Amino acid sequence: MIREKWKVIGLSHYYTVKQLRPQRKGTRQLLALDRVSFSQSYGEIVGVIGGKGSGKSTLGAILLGKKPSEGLISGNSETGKALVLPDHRYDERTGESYTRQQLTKWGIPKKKIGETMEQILSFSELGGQFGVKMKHYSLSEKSQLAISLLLHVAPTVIYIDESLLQVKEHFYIKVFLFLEKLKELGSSIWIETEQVKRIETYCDRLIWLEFGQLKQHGNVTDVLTAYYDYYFQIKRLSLKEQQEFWEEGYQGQIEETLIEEPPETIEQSKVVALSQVEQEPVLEEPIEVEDQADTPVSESPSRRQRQPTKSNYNWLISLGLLGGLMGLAFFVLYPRLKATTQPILPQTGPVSSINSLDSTVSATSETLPVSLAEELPGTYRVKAGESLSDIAQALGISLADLQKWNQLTDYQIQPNQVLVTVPPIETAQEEPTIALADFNHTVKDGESLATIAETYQISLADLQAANQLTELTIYAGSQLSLPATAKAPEPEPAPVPSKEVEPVLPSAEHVVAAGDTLYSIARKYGVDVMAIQQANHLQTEQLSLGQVLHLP
Ligand SMILES: Nc1ncnc2c1ncn2[C@@H]1O[C@H](COP(=O)(O)OP(=O)(O)OP(=O)(O)O)[C@@H](O)[C@H]1O
Repeated sequence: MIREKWKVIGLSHYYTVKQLRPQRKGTRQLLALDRVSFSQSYGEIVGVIGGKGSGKSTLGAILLGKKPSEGLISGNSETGKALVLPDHRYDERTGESYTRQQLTKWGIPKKKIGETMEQILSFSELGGQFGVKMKHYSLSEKSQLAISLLLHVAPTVIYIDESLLQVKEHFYIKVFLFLEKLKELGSSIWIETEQVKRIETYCDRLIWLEFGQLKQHGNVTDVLTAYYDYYFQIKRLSLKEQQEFWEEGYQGQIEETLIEEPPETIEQSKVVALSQVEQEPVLEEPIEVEDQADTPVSESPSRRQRQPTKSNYNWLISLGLLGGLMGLAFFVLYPRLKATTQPILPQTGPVSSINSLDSTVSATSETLPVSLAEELPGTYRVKAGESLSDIAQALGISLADLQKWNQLTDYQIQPNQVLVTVPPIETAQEEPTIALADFNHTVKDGESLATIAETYQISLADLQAANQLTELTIYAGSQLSLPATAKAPEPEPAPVPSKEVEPVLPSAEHVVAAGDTLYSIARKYGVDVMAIQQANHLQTEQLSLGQVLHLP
């Protein structure tokens, strides 16, 4: 069975920002996310990286259920939760009372609250501080409480922002060991940071945003190589050029609509809808936008037309071309994705209607957002005066098919309605083949070419040929292409909630090899970092090559 995936297609999100010159009539919108598309397996830790204001938190909020301005998303966000530090409103509450209140609010059954609180207290290491008012808490104590609370309600989606960086190192490692357990149970974990170094070892994948656009999504090494290269290039510019670069990028996210007269235009009604989106509580701080602006609007090109102008930025054009190719790939893949993706309309439908883990819903004529449908192949927007049979005839498809693909029970259609004009793709359940997007495999610890070939029911030689491998050595984390004959792996057994992580390789001792860290060793043997430290009387996390560690 194919592992369930998040499917994010053409996600855009606008914020209406202040018009700093009041004499200007019209709206100013900031494109915080610009047609972001990717797919991502459940049960992985994904690092969300990018510069300030690149759209990380906005993406996080949408993954947890915030309604995007445009685009499609399906994911297991029904019990999604973000790491939120208790703010000053809770100053007079003790950590204990706050914890109880949050657990109740999150629907933890009354009879489980006592036990969960015990676990949270023990994990948070707050000790007697738990009963003290939170106005006396340090930032790291608040963070320890908040993260302990979050982990012990085991949401299916966890979004962690930079607040996690407030905790002490040993606690940080402990959090990731716990996240590994939640991952095993299928939780999707998204961790946002601008400090990539701190999280890279823990992530299965990275998603990199800049100026609201998806720069890259994929395995950690690939994304980091491109990321460091990008920042290295920027650092080589003079300070003035760097400022210009960031400013130009930011201005490219601004879209202004100037209004001469105030007639009721479509653009205006869109603005009303978007400003309603603003009022959702997830990201509520309105920002003041610097208007550099004696520049007329026409000189501030919209993001979609923006091109870097300086020769120093030529390398960006190459990245742009790469982005274009990815966009093309998206349109090729879209018809397949469409069959298992439920779209979200900006104006209608609660976000909680996003697909749950196991539901698959076809895009229908009623639910496909018009803005996206206009751009997508395989759809048709009904014009005034057209009948269903006119359209079927014009498109060369049968009336019955058109009805079936759009789940229409009669021939009634409306102007502007968007019809699906291609047959739905069979879902993974019906036909256990591998989706196009899945024709690669990320090598996990302990896997060999032979076991991978067996998993996908292909020959070792075919797997080697598909990857131009002349030898059998492979490394955990690297990506292998799968030949077209690969079959979907057998369904994984449903995860059984267990209190402890199963040890991977039980052994009494471990000889430190190149690249080993306390964390990686602890993870490998399913033991605690601190337990290893204690068993070996280690004061620090320093290890030396060849050192023999006793395993607790
Ligand atoms: N409620 C809002 N109203 C207006 N603009 C907003 C709002 N929230 C975010 N923005 C803007 O949208 C853009 C993306 O913001 P977002 O917080 O998603 O980015 P980020 O990558 O998480 O940034 P940071 O790392 O600085 O938190 C930024 O330019 C930000 O100023």
